[in-house]
Amino acid sequence: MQKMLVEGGHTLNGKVRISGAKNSAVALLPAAILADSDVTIEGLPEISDVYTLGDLLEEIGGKVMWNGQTVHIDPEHMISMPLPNGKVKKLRASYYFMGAMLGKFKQAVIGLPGGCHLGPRPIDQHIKGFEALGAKVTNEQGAIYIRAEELTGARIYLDVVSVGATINIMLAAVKAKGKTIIENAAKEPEIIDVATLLTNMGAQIKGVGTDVIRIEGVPSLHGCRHTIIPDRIEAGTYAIAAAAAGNEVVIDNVISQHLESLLAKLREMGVTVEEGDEQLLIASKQPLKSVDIKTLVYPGFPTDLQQPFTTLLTKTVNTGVVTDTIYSARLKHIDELRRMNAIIKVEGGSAIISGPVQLEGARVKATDLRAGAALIVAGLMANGITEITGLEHIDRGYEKITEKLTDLGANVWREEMNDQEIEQFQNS
Ligand SMILES: CC(=O)N[C@H]1[C@@H](OP(=O)(O)OP(=O)(O)OC[C@H]2O[C@@H](n3ccc(=O)[nH]c3=O)[C@H](O)[C@@H]2O)O[C@H](CO)[C@@H](O)[C@@H]1O
Ligand SMILES: C=C(OP(=O)(O)O)C(=O)O
Repeated sequence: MQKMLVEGGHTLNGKVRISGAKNSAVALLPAAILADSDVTIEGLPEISDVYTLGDLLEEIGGKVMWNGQTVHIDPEHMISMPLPNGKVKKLRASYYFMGAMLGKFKQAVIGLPGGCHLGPRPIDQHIKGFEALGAKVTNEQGAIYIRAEELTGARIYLDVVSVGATINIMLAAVKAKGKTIIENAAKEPEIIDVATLLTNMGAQIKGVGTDVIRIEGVPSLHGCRHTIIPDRIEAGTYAIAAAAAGNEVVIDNVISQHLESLLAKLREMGVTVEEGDEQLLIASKQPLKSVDIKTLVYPGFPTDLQQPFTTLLTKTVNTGVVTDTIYSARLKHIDELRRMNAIIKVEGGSAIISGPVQLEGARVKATDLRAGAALIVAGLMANGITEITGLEHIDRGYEKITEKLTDLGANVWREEMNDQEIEQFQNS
């Protein structure tokens, strides 16, 4: 087991290249189940969530061949194998096997998904969608059993705007008989990416990127080649790190329109943001002004950037308020930031961050993926050395983060933990 050490006080400069989007990748891989022939996906991020999903595709009989960031998936021998336990528990996105296997085999048995602990992560809207398409869904001892005689298109209104439910219903509906209309659909770029893959496979989908998606079912889908979009959350994390501890940082391979809500807030704080062709320049000036943020569905401020942004607010003049309306309990990073000297009050679901304070290096624990990112940014800003444990969360979503930060001039490295440290970590 490893820990990450971050020595603060090294100014970030230079260029960082962004990887493929985790939150697209985790849906694109299960979507390949729906094809009758080989699917090739290029530009995948080299992160553990991607490899876990690759293993799950193999468990159901898929042939999965990796070549760096490209994967070839041969679905010919896939079967509707139950996946009640094991790797499905490692990540949230295993729930996309429900929609994809239902769409392909008209049945699926999948354990309840894992993923970051952000408070309750219900899947009632996914189930509502599957049922509307004609499936019977039961929960038996922690596994979801989904079966349909036939899938028939339906009109489905989502009671909450959900990325997961929108994608899962699309996966289940692309081969259903007739027309499916998803109303109050989510509009995230990752949904458009998944719809692009499905369309390249022969699906008929209209309206993605709006809140009404129309799908005309087709009898079969074929293989295709697809290149993933860049990861807006990884790009946003580096933009925040650059604002917090950088001089001039160029973020390469980014679609800046996907980050408008973050970029607007950075500009409001006094950070210089220049948008180029697939690049962003972030130049940080001191002192930064505080701002308030409220996370919202796309194109609002992303919940996945809330935690690292909280860290940035520790260095701004005055008080900033962070409210996560998507996952109100996504606040576990705050106790760890407090260990580093941050002054943060939690009141009525909002975090109130007083600044500016000088963060101090400490031993802290990443409790989830973006909490990990928040602590790394804090380490870059802090005096002395910050030791971060819980790296398995960070490795679920950030490709080569130690190397990328080192290339930008940070002093970041990993070390094996000794037995005493492992015991302390396990008991904490
Ligand atoms: C809208 C939004 O910002 N979604 C984010 C959410 O996606 P994720 O797919 O986890 O969450 P959803 O978009 O599905 O859920 C949005 C909201 O709807 C609720 N909900 C969802 C499904 C359901 O069946 N019932 C229900 O009540 C959730 O509890 C949440 O409050 O976390 C991901 C990982 O951090 C992010 O990448 C997504 O951008
Ligand atoms: C919380 C996240 O991931 P997951 O939903 O896969 O747990 C995230 O990407 O920030």
